[in-house]
Amino acid sequence: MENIAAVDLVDSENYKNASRQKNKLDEMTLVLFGATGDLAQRKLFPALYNLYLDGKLPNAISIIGLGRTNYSNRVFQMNVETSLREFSRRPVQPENVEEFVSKFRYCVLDVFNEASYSGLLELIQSREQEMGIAENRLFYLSVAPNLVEIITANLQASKISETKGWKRLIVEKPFGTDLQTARELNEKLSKAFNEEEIYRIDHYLGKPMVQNLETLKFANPILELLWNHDQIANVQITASETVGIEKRAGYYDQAGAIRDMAQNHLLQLLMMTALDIPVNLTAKEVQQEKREIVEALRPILKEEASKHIIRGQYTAGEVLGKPVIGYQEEPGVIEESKNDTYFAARLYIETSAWRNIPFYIRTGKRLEQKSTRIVIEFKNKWKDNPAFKDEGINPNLLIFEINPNESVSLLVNLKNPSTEKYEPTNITFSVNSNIQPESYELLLSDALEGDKTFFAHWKEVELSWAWIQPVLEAFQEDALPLHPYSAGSSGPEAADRLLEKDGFCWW
Ligand SMILES: NC(=O)C1=CN([C@@H]2O[C@H](COP(=O)(O)OP(=O)(O)OC[C@H]3O[C@@H](n4cnc5c(N)ncnc54)[C@H](OP(=O)(O)O)[C@@H]3O)[C@@H](O)[C@H]2O)C=CC1
Ligand SMILES: O=C1O[C@H](COP(=O)(O)O)[C@@H](O)[C@H](O)[C@H]1O
Repeated sequence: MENIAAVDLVDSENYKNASRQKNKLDEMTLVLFGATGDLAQRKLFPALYNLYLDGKLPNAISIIGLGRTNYSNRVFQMNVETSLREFSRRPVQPENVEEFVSKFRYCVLDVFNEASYSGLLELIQSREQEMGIAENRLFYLSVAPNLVEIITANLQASKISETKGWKRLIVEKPFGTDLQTARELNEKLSKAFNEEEIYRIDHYLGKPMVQNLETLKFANPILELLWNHDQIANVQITASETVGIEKRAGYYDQAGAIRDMAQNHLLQLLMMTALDIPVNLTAKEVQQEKREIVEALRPILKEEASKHIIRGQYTAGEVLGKPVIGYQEEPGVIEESKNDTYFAARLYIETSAWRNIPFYIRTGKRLEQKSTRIVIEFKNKWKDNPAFKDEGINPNLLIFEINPNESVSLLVNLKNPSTEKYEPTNITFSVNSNIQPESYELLLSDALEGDKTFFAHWKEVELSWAWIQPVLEAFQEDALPLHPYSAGSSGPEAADRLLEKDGFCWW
């Protein structure tokens, strides 16, 4: 396929929908649990720095990092600076990095030690006084999910979460491990924070192209006209990865692709693709529209899961020219593990707009390429027309490349003047990803402003778990085949057959 046009689509500023109200940036304290961890080093500190460079951090912000590791403030600040040098998308600027890291303080705290929270409260208050900032407190829990409950309970018991200003809580995924544990967790969080105050982060919602889906539909009435079952044949959502499980066997061997990617990221992408654009683009209305989509998912019966779901596991192979071991050989994976490293599903949304249009989702580790994309396949009225039988007319496709490249393409059929044959041709608008803010930048910025549009509401999370629960049970009971696929392939052949039965193929 050939690109006949490639232009910069929009700059980062235009990604935010013009009609969404920006809230004022209040002075605040950001309390970061897990400040010595991987996510903080690789994503959160660089995101904060880039927001600072863009003037999107409040002038008066006190950032307090927490962990059990014994750091002084100075060593912690140096670690923050090191992480910027390694991971910031923009180079560190010598003239301002000192000022940036001076906003950080560190407090040694074991989250289970209730008594140590009084030291944290003292530090928060002394910085609030020193910097003259009001009691607005944002708590970011960048820690393993099993610590979330104890932290919120202790924040409440120590009165740290009793503020005269506002309080907000950012919680990382995964939110629970199934429907029941997610409900239990939510109930516990609700004792200290109300729904308005809880920001459930899903970093796929922070990807610029995902945020742009809403804008694309809203700002292009032509697309809105095409966005329904009269015109669309199917929708395909792919999140394929070349990486394996890295050093995360302990977590991944329990979670599998179904919990790690499908329940959250893929279903969120499905909601963002299928939602009706609300009249007002407020967070509340966007979340309501998303909820209506996930609520309308046709339930899958456990007994029928094998008709709609494919699970797979990688065997040894070659990825991007390098030999790699199979899942069973990965350090930390239990013997004869039946864990899924590949997940594909066919879903239906029982609304008037989407009735009987299949949505196919798939994700997997150790596949041939890294690509997150959404493909809308339009109905091909020439498909069964005998006059065009041998002409090879492809269906029109609208393709949103989300990661690592960002582009929107429309696949159209053109006649090659030399061969007189129809050729599929891509009209592509690509975005220069290097100048885009990263997901965590966009999401942190929203949380600082109190904008919840791109965070998951509890109902979305609960309904996603509810849809997936029978499938989890079918997996647990080993009621579905586990298809092996070679590392470096496009996944199990069974996933191709899932679409072939419906007369389609993966794009
Ligand atoms: N890393 C990533 O790319 C991504 C991570 N996430 C999620 O983010 C969260 C954090 O992940 P990640 O940073 O990778 O995890 P790490 O294991 O790298 O870090 C865990 C952090 O928790 C702290 N911690 C652990 N136990 C305690 C305790 N008892 N008291 C106080 N602090 C404690 C550790 O500090 P110390 O050892 O100093 O006590 C460390 O700072 C997880 O929920 C993960 O699922 C989500 C998406 C991507
Ligand atoms: O949340 C997760 O996402 C990553 C993939 O994220 P991406 O931004 O690189 O597409 C995945 O590797 C990881 O297993 C999962 O926990």
